[in-house]
Amino acid sequence: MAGVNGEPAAVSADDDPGVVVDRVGKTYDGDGDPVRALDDVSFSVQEGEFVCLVGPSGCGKTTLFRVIAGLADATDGEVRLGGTPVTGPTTDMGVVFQEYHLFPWLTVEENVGFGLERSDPSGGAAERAARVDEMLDLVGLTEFRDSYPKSLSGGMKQRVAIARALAVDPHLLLMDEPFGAVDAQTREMLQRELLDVWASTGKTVLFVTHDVAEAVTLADRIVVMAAEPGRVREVVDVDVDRPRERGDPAFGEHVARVRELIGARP
Ligand SMILES: Nc1ncnc2c1ncn2[C@@H]1O[C@H](COP(=O)(O)OP(=O)(O)OP(=O)(O)O)[C@@H](O)[C@H]1O
Repeated sequence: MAGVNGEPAAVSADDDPGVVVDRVGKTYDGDGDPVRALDDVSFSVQEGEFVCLVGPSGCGKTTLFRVIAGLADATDGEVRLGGTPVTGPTTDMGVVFQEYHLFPWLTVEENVGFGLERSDPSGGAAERAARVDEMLDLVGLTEFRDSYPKSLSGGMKQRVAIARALAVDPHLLLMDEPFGAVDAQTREMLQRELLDVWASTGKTVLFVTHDVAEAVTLADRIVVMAAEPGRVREVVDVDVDRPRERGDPAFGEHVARVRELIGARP
């Protein structure tokens, strides 16, 4: 299969405006023995690229996600977004979690607009309203703008979360198992919708999943991690034309390759 890199991408201080994960390590104190959750993790996501991160349980996906999002400190190395080191949560990153994290007391419209006021308090109300309208249209929720989260399906809640993350026009959309809590049919629909959103906005996306078929459906490249300690095993180019069909032999070959990498011994 063509296009598979044997080594993690080399990174340097002059990388492009996307995301650079540069020799990131993380050691937890643990209950006695320290736990090396991440070791020398390096890869980059080019601007406008869609990269998925997969790996076996315990390989450090959640830890790496938290470091990239600025929610946890790395023990070694750093993450740069647009050339600037990430030192804490930033509005330059739109973060979407598996649990929707919507505010139950706010309507769909208010949830989507929530970050706008905080990121640009001086911006005009009319501008903010127009941006919310645009985002609701993007995710197909205009007619549910006055609904509260409790009356929405899981798929709709996740669309609200995506619209909210994109509303502030972040550099990066960072997603942690965002479709893990919905049924298989809704999941495939959300995958298609996310690809449409990605195509129309040109956003850089880093998407963590443990579902290999999902990664092959979505990604330009897949960063495959190995465990103990968490590290990059290989970066796989997904050279399959979009829209991708699961029945396509090339799709199956990529799924098999990534599964083999995840299952392989160190
Ligand atoms: N707060 C913590 N204290 C000590 N060890 C931790 C802590 N959080 C995670 N670890 C350990 O770090 C390693 C990586 O954990 P992490 O949750 O990041 O992996 P993961 O790939 O997200 O796992 P999963 O897919 O099962 O959710 C594991 O060995 C885990 O036990």
